[in-house]
Order: sequence, then C-alpha cells, then structure tokens
Amino acid sequence: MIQINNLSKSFGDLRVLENISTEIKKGEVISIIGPSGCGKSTFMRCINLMEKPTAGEITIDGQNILAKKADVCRLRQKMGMVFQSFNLFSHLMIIENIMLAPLSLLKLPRQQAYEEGLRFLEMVGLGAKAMAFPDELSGGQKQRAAIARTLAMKPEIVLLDEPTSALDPTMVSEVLAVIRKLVASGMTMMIVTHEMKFARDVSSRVFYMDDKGIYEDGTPTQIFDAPQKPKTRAFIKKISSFAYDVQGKSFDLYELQARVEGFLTKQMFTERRIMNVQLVCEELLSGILLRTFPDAQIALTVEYSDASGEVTVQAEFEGEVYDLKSAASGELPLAIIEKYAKELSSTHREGKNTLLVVL
Ligand SMILES: Nc1ncnc2c1ncn2[C@@H]1O[C@H](COP(=O)(O)OP(=O)(O)OP(=O)(O)O)[C@@H](O)[C@H]1O
Repeated sequence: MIQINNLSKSFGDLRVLENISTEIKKGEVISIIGPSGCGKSTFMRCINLMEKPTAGEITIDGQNILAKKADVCRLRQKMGMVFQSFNLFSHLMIIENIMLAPLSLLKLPRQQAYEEGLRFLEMVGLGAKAMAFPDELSGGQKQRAAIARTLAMKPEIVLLDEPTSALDPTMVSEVLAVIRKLVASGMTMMIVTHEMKFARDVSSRVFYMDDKGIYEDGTPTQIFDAPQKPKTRAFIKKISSFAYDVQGKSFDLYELQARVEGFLTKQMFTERRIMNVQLVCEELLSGILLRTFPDAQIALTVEYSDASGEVTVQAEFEGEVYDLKSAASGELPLAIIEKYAKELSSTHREGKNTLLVVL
C-alpha cells in the first residue's frame, strides 16, 4: 500500500531521518515508539507530506507522491491525520467541523455530509454532541471528534501522532477505546505513541525508531518481550522500570508513592494493584529497612514485566549480609509483604544486599 525508499529528512544541518526504507501493507496497525526527539513525528509527517522529505521516495498505491506532477491533494485524502492537539475550529459546531472537508474536498451534498458526519460522531460516542461547540467538550471528547472528522474523509490509512499525549490522564482511555474500535474495523493505521501497553495490545507491527531510522521492526512480542538489538533492549528496560534513591529515613515517601502510581498507571494497572505495590514499598522501606538502618542509602527499583504480568520491587543497599525473612520474621510489615508477594529473596554480593519482592 505504501512503499518508502531511502527517505531522509534534515532541518538545516540537523539530520533527523536517514535512508529509511520500509513497506506498509493494507490492514497493518503499526505503532512507532522510541526515545523523545528521535524523529517519530517527523517520519509520520513526511509520509503525509506535511514535511517535505529531503530525499527518497514514497509510493502510495503505485504513485510516487514526491514526483513533481503528483496530485498531492488527492493523495493526501487517502491519509487521514489525527494530531496531538485536536485542531478543531472553535467557531464551528462539531458537526460543521466534521462536514467541512467532505463538503469542500469530496464535494458531497450538504445533507449527505451531515448524515455521514452524524454516523461517524455516533461511532465515536458523540452523537449527542453534534451541535456543541468545541469549547463545550472535554479534551477526550475533542479528540474523539477529531477522529470522527478524519474518518469522514474515508481515508485508506489513518496516521495518529501521539493522539493521547495532550490529554488529562483520566481521558486517555476513552480515546484509546475509540482507536481500538478502529483497529477492530480493519483500518490501516500508524500510531506514534508513548502508551506502550496500548501499542503492544493493538499493533500488528512495531517500529522502534533510533539512530535516525527504523532501528528495529518486529511484532509487538519481539519488540517488547525479546528485542534483538541493544538500543531496543535498553529502551524497553528503561520504560518498564523506574528507579528511586532513598536517602535515609527522612526520604519523601509521598513523592515515591506518587511516582509508583504514575508509573503503574501508564502500565494500565488497577487502583487496587497500585495500592498493593505502594504498600509493599512502604512496608519494606519504612516498616523494615529504615527502622533497622535509619541512614541507609537504598536504591529502589520497581519493574514491570508485561509478558509475565509481574511487578518486581528491588531494594539495594550496602552493608553486612542481611536476610529479610529471618531479620523481620514475626513482624507485621513482613507479614503484609508476604501477603502480596509471590516470591521474596535476599542476596548479598560484593558488600551489597539485594532484596527482591515479586508481586
Ligand atoms: N520544524 C522543525 N524545525 C527544526 N527542527 C525540527 C522541526 N521539527 C522537528 N525538529 C527536530 O527534529 C528532531 C525530531 O523531532 P520529532 O518531533 O520528529 O521527534 P519525536 O521522536 O516525535 O519526539 P517526541 O517523542 O518528543 O515527540 C528533534 O530534534 C526536533 O527538535
């Protein structure tokens, strides 16, 4: 459907994309992930010609869209784009926003554009908001309206550039639910996203971008569970864990708990499970370790494995051999930890204790 050959893009002296070649087939749902600033949005914007590539070829249904004579307007209609920032016209009602392009570009009769627009609004759960103005909608509703507007042009592929990153966390799931519905309808899609769990669940293919290109291209299982290349491995490890340095007993427990919550919310954990992990961290640190070693410098890591669904809380600190089970035996904090832990271990190597609690 889309063939990309040796695509490069520079902004002045800054070379962002270098010689990218790939093919996107009909029905594929491709998530693009990678570190901030690696060129994910630029790549997507080049495909839609919102950025002019510096070199290379993009062929859609056999037509090179970079050729001088290409009918860019018509080719662009084949690709619907959903942006981070909705881009709805605030002086127009939602239905008018949706009808705008079908009327002017597809030349649909007004009544037909209206009826189809309503149908797409109903599909995204906003049938009742057709006559509302954008300011009367929440962020999540605005983004769903923007998706309906894109669909109204009946594109062959939908490109979504970080569609949830401008949203309040409480509104992310309603937009992701609508995107899931599109995926289920068989739509060809490309999504730049920081929602890793979502990328893993909905994609048929994942591009990990780094080093100015598609550094690794694979199924979600390959990229998230068994990445083949070192930078992909490092990135996946980094996004599936977070580290916190605990500096003695006056450390900021509330900050730590907020970080735990933020991290696990991204992994789409339920409130209940988040509270369990927070409780284990609190009992391990304040209930046990810092009561015994008030000045200890503890490196805490919370890691989530999507493959096993397990969370590992790891506490590392220097000192004599310390065995958690025997040291805290019979105490309430350990009993609480054991209630939630599937596995509990203590090891000592080169003067450092490592305690692991797997939940
Ligand atoms: N219009 C522009 N002019 C100059 N530099 C730009 C322009 N657009 C992007 N860049 C630069 O190109 C690089 C890639 O940006 P891009 O937005 O594509 O990255 P990204 O991977 O999507 O990042 P993020 O995940 O943070 O959104 C960055 O260094 C950015 O500063």
